[in-house]
Amino acid sequence: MALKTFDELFAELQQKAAAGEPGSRTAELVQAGVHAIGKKVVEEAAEVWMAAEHESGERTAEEISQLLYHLQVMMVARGLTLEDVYAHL
Ligand SMILES: N=c1c2ncn([C@@H]3O[C@H](COP(=O)(O)OP(=O)(O)OP(=O)(O)O)[C@@H](O)[C@H]3O)c2ncn1[C@@H]1O[C@H](COP(=O)(O)O)[C@@H](O)[C@H]1O
Repeated sequence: MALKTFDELFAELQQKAAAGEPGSRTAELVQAGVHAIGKKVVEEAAEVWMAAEHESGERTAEEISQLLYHLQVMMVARGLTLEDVYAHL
């Protein structure tokens, strides 16, 4: 399986949102707006917590990937770049 880095995923999401690509989950979420994306971020964060406490490492990693995806969608929706966030790390 070809692995995708955080930066590569972000570039893909920026491009799909800008193009409003039909069938893209990202484009759909960005169009729905920050309120809808925020709800997904909170939901995925809770799923990370529950998986970490009660499920396997593999399930926890899967939930973390979904949280990271939705955080990136929020960044795209707010017009933020990776550099904007890395500046605070
Ligand atoms: N990494 C992800 C990714 N992680 C999570 N998700 C979405 O988040 C959902 C997980 O949330 P849930 O478990 O709550 O699923 P759900 O119940 O179907 O969600 P709701 O419809 O109820 O909100 C998945 O079903 C996906 O729709 C992702 N969607 C897309 N990507 C990647 O993002 C890129 C662009 O994808 P598209 O924009 O769809 O082309 C591609 O490389 C994809 O692999």
